Amino acid sequence: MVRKGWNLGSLVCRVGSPGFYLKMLAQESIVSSPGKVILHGEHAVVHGKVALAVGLNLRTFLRIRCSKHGKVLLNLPNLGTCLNWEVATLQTLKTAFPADSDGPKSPSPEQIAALKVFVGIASESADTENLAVLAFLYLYLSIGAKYRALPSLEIIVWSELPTGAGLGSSAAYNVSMAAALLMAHGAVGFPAQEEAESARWTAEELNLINTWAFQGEKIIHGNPSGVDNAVGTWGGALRYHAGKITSLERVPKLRILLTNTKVPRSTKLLVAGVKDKVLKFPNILNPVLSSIDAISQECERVLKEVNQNPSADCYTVLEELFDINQHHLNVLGVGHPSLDRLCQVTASHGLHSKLTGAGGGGCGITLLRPDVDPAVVEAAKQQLKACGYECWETHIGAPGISLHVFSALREEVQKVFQTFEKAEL
Ligand SMILES: Nc1ncnc2c1ncn2[C@@H]1O[C@H](COP(=O)(O)OP(=O)(O)O)[C@@H](O)[C@H]1O
Ligand SMILES: C[C@@](O)(CCOP(=O)(O)O)CC(=O)O
Ligand SMILES: [Mg+2]
Repeated sequence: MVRKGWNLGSLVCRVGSPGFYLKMLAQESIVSSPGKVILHGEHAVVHGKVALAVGLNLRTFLRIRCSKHGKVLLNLPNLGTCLNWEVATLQTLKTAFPADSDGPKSPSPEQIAALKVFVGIASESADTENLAVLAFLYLYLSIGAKYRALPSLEIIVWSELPTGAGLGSSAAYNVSMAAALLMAHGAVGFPAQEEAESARWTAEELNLINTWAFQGEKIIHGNPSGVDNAVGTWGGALRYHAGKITSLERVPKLRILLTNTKVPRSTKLLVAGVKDKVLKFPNILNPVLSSIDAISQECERVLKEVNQNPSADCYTVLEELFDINQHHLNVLGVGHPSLDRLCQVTASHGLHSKLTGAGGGGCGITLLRPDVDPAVVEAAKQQLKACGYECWETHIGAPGISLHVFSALREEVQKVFQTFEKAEL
């Protein structure tokens, strides 16, 4: 049964035998997906090594409305972009996106080229903001080809996450988009529960959402490992290894100081740079990747120990692993003077940090022991802020993709959607 408070976008109730659907299109749906923090394994995970990643309590919210005006509206306030297309014009891309009953497929170079021409992006453009529009069109047209319909929709995406800072904003964007589009087609259900303020999908549906989101990540990252969209879908704390996702059980409530150096960078270019380096110096860099793999595994072991038998020694090991991995990431060429400064500042207060995500700027994480003196954390924060950085404390493990009741959203999020209520078509 669906509670009165739910705003329904595409309500699909499975009734009786499989395949029998009662489909009701009503007003709107709001979904959200978390950002992520990679504790260890960034970049190495692209090369088949283990990564440990956790959901972050900063989220991307997406509102989808099915409409009747025959247009598709995409409003991306974080980028200052608002676009709309006639569905009839989007139909002209059908040659690149023919009806196809198979599951999600990797974007082909021809499809990407067709989308770039359609949007008017120079083929060599490195502007990552445009990639959000390409990823949307790719998902809209591919999911449309699979379910044989191009619906008229209004979509707004707004995020609490800084974009391009290593916290997985691209994955939160792609996961929310995949979930919303699949819901609009009735390919995943509308999991509203009576009396609940938010709801989640079944494991099978989450798999489908994750697989489509991964295709969107391919547009934005070039060659993603899949770890970010896995966290955006499942949330919590995950071990990710060559596509295999395992939930980390009973992870301790680690306290982390997140610092954004605000130095912009592109995940796509950084990932490509590491690949080039590994190809150029395989005997030198493969051992580094293997060492990062060993760090992730050791971290996983110590996290279990912290949970069962917490000791000061465990935290010392976790700190040492941060230090070693930060050096490795510098060797891979994804460091940045802003990140060196972050590590130096925190070290001067006895704290240990590493970059998180693709590096090259963006964010770093600093481990906070449970018994850390609050005055020490405050002093470190002040000094980081004096460098022009932004920092905030967080703890790890946020829920994955969720469906929300509008009235239960934080006031700030409600206001964002209300501001864009009457977006111009
Ligand atoms: N809220 C958002 N609205 C629109 N596009 C977004 C949003 N969040 C992320 N993106 C897309 O993801 C890109 C950033 O992805 P990426 O370089 O992988 O960094 P990260 O995932 O670490 O934030 C942006 O340039 C944009 O294309
Ligand atoms: C560098 C990498 O390991 C993580 C990138 O994360 P982000 O986009 O910087 O948040 C790439 C990947 O896993 O696809
Ligand atoms: Mg990303």
